[in-house]
Amino acid sequence: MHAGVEGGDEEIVAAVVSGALPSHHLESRLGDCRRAARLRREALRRVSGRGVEGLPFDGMDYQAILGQCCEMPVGYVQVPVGVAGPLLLDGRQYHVPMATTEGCLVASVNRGCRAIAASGGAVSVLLRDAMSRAPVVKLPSAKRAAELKSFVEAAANFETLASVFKRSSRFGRLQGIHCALAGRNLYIRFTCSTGDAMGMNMVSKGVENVLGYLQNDFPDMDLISLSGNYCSDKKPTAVNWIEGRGKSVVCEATIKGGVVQSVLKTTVQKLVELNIIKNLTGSAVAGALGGFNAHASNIVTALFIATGQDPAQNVESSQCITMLEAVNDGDDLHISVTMPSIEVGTIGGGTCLASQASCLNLLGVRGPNGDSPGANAKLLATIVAGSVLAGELSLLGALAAGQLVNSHLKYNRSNKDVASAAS
Ligand SMILES: CC(C)(COP(=O)([O-])OP(=O)([O-])OC[C@H]1O[C@@H](n2cnc3c(N)ncnc32)[C@H](O)[C@@H]1OP(=O)([O-])[O-])[C@@H](O)C(=O)NCCC(=O)NCCSC(=O)C[C@@](C)(O)CC(=O)[O-]
Ligand SMILES: NC(=O)C1=CN([C@@H]2O[C@H](COP(=O)(O)OP(=O)(O)OC[C@H]3O[C@@H](n4cnc5c(N)ncnc54)[C@H](OP(=O)(O)O)[C@@H]3O)[C@@H](O)[C@H]2O)C=CC1
Repeated sequence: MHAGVEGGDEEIVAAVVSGALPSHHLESRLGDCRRAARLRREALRRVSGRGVEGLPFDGMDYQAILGQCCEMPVGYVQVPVGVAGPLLLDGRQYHVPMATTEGCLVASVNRGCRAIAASGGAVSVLLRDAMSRAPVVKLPSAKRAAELKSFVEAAANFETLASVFKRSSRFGRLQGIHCALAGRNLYIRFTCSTGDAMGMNMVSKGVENVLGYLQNDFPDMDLISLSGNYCSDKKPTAVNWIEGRGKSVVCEATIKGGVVQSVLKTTVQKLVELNIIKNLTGSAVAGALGGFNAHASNIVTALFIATGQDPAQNVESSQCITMLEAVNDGDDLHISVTMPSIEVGTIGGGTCLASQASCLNLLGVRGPNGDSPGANAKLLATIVAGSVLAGELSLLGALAAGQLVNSHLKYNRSNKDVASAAS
């Protein structure tokens, strides 16, 4: 018997190991999520012949993840959380939690925050709030597909479709429908506001309602897939880059020339030239799709993991164009990041877990906003953009000053490794 497995558990572990009891039935069979995870872990050890001692077990609420976050849990992975800031954004200060294993990243964003604060702060504007889902349906002919396109895009039909859409949610509200046609296949891109939720479950339910309704007038409509990839979820696409998905945010700051020198160790002119040649021209040469930035995804992903966002949505959420200009007779630097597809929520998904909720709490955006539904998620999106602005400033500064490699050797490689490589 292995440590941690008591007499009564042995029979259950043996049943899982033999295949008599499917591992994914453990929770419903035992009615105790923690015990189920513990026995699954022991069965895994026996079946695989490998230990997972380094994978922590205690400290996770196995009840909370049931039916919400993860199936067949056996533990969790530790990702350190650092805090950058304060980020001075729209007149308020934020301490930004970042979950990362890339040494140097938090230091870099912290430096960017310092440059922003020393220059009076950053300002953000939320341009749009619209999550999308685009099913694909097939019709008997391209002509018939075009008829359906005209029907769903007709202004006269919008109110009816919007009221059908909202039947399944108190917060999901249809904003628009835009179609693309490929032969007799029609891709119907529904966009909607989703309150404080990121909204993928919500929008998908609303779309199902509408498709059911459309079937009355278009019985020859064949639903191929609720997602036809024109949404586009978790893939880099032009449609998100141009139309936006989730929250579209622009964030800007004017960094004083003196701060560029003292905090970023470079000059306004060098930064502007670097941005043109690297972020704009270099990305064009590379054929980038929304990747006209230095490392937006570094900051987006670290914030997403810390605050319980769907990490796979870092793909489109990181689409960003960074613009730099010399202003005030060339003395100061204007920097902006424009991010059309920041997909975040403060309720739903991993936001319910204690550690992630705690990071949301640090930012003052935990859970639903009772007074103004949607306000917490919108604020979180602006904080993501503000943090990206800080990261862009600092990394561009490091590259312009030739600091990148040295700074990473200092913070991103243990001293032991550096010493052994040098010997
Ligand atoms: C490491 C720094 C910040 C040093 O930068 P520095 O200017 O030498 O540091 P400093 O000691 O003069 O301090 C300046 C400020 O930086 C901050 N700072 C300084 N040190 C720390 C620290 N330990 N922890 C927290 N904050 C720190 C802090 O705000 C400090 O101000 P203070 O508070 O002292 O008045 C700088 O060299 C840097 O930003 N390097 C760039 C690192 C970076 O951005 N890495 C990101 C990942 S690179 C990557 O993954 C993407 C890439 C590169 O492949 C993308 C591409 O293709 O471009
Ligand atoms: N289904 C899919 O295709 C995909 C799903 N996902 C996953 O979907 C999950 C997120 O889905 P999402 O729809 O965001 O979340 P949820 O499915 O958790 O829906 C949010 C819930 O919170 C309720 N709610 C209470 N207060 C608010 C408020 N202020 N604002 C908004 N909702 C509120 C909603 O009520 P009400 O019921 O009235 O709406 C709803 O029940 C994540 O786990 C993600 O990984 C990711 C990609 C694709």
